[in-house]
Amino acid sequence: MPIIEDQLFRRIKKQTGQAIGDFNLIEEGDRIAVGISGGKDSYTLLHILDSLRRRAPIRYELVAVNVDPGFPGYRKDHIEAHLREHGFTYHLESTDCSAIIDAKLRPGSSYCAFCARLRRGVLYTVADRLGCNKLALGHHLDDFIETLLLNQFYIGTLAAMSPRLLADNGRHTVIRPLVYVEEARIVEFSERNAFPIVCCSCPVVGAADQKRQRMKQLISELAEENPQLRRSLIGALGNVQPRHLMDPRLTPFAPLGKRPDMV
Ligand SMILES: Nc1ncnc2c1ncn2[C@@H]1O[C@H](COP(=O)(O)OP(=O)(O)OP(=O)(O)O)[C@@H](O)[C@H]1O
Repeated sequence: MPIIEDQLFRRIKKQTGQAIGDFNLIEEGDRIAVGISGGKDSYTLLHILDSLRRRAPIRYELVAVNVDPGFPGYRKDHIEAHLREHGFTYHLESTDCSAIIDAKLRPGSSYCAFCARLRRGVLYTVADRLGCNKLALGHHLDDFIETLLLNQFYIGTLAAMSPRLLADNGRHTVIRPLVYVEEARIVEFSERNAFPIVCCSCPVVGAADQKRQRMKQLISELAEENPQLRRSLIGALGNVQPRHLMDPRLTPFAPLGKRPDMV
């Protein structure tokens, strides 16, 4: 079934194009690995990037990459059928992440966070092998602002995510082109196009991250009073006023010689 190119599609495409321009996410000659989990966000990302690519003034390539974490029952065949039906170039990577987690997860550590780190490592390796210089992930506006609040409420730091980040290995650039797209629009888009959603089938699936759920709920409640709330929070990430913060690495409070390294 072809993608429905209605107003919702055009809106998501426009917001994605805006982010690509604002943060210089895509450049001439890029070969981009698009991480496809089988979830709504990454299917949306792939279809929108592909549509933008067809009309783009620059040339870039997309390769959909799925990492099979190795949990029994993971329906990667559904993902593959969708990628094939829509004519995407794709690669499916089988892994034994599940066995590694069972063997190495330390008591008290987060199952999902450990799994995500392993998957990210595999994505970098596969991107290298496929000659991709960038890795696109499906994080959207709500992921950014929930992370911003989580970090403030529970970690004590003012940080969220970057739409464009050079990976620690110094080789790959991670891009998040859906930064301006609200999750609710992605849910609608995914349902309207009947994307074949595949769950990771891990042992803790369904045990949602309680703190993130709490942030989601809080944002939804406050957004009822202030419909601009999400836009305001995402805007705040691009409008930092260091003089009105209290990080000594940003503002030289102490006399010279006693100052911490500036960032
Ligand atoms: N198994 C996987 N294979 C390839 N890429 C993945 C995989 N899991 C996650 N990703 C990438 O990392 C992004 C963030 O992953 P996360 O687990 O937070 O998923 P999510 O927010 O539920 O998104 P989605 O709806 O795409 O699953 C995804 O949007 C996708 O681009």
